Amino acid sequence: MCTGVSYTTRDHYFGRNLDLEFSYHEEVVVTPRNFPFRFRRVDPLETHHAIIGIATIADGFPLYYDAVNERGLGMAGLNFPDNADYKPEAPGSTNIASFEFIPWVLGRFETVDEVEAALAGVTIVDVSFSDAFPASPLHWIIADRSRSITVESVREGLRVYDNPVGVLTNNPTFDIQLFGLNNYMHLSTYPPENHFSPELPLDRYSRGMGAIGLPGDLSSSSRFVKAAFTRMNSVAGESESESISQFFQILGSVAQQRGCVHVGEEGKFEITIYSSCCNTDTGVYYYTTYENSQVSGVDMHREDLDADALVHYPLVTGQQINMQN
Ligand SMILES: C[C@H](CCC(=O)NCCS(=O)(=O)O)[C@H]1CC[C@H]2[C@@H]3[C@H](O)C[C@@H]4C[C@H](O)CC[C@]4(C)[C@H]3C[C@H](O)[C@]12C
Repeated sequence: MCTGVSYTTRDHYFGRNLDLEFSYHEEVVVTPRNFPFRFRRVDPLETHHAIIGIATIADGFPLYYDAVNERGLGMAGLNFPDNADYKPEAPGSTNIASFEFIPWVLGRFETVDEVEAALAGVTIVDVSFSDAFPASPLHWIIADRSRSITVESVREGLRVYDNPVGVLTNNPTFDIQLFGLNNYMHLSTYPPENHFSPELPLDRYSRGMGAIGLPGDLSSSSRFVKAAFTRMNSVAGESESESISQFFQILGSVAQQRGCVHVGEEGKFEITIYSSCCNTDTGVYYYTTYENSQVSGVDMHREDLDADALVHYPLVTGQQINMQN
């Protein structure tokens, strides 16, 4: 399972938890403007916006999991098993493979409005990158500082939803996830009133009781509610430190601890492999990993963004402990 979040303080921040039981050797990858994106079914993008994010590089191509471009647009792919339905090539349509979707969007567009308009002519086609990397069943959150959308290629076609909570997890489809929030409208950050019975002397014996009923399990629908509640009620200062701390706290509210989610095979568990938070205004990509709670960062603007070769940084994964004596 995974969770993606978009959040704006003074700057706009975009990131995700990547929850999985193994790694595909992902790295922080900067794609400069003149790296040629060669697509399978549409014309190449020889020059485009520069991009930073986490990707697996395969045969020289950045297979992005989540990324941000130099214009402040962010996009992440999250698992969407059994619902994602990629199509045969459609004549007259812009036919994009799922693994090309992030570079195609972030390479070309600056705002969610622009992306939304362009999606009317797009088909996500059922093409694998290679035998080693078959097409993954994904759906996507795309966000700028003022709005987010969710894009799902399902049996009925390409669905684009306004995403007013700025959160995406996994199944079920996004319309059902949003509808599910109706069940939680009574949750509050304030202490509860006794509506149960005036005849009972009920006691507010603890802080936080207004949100009793907020799901705490790690299923995707529960994480959606938990992350949406945390994100919608989140209060953060405007500084970079306060903003990224708050962002990682939001993601931490739905992180997965080793041992809590069996994946079927004995002894294998899903964990939050990394959490990311990219300042889309400055192009700095921050992340933590399961065993490294120290925030690491890569600044895209410290690279030559007019170059034509990928730049990649392996994730810093070991715990960094600041001994004080
Ligand atoms: C599985 C990842 C999403 C995390 C998630 O939701 N996990 C839950 C798994 S489960 O439901 O509980 O089984 C997704 C996010 C990005 C995906 C990767 C990116 O799309 C980049 C390439 C794309 C290639 O087509 C497949 C390999 C791949 C390297 C993908 C592997 C995998 O599907 C990733 C890593």
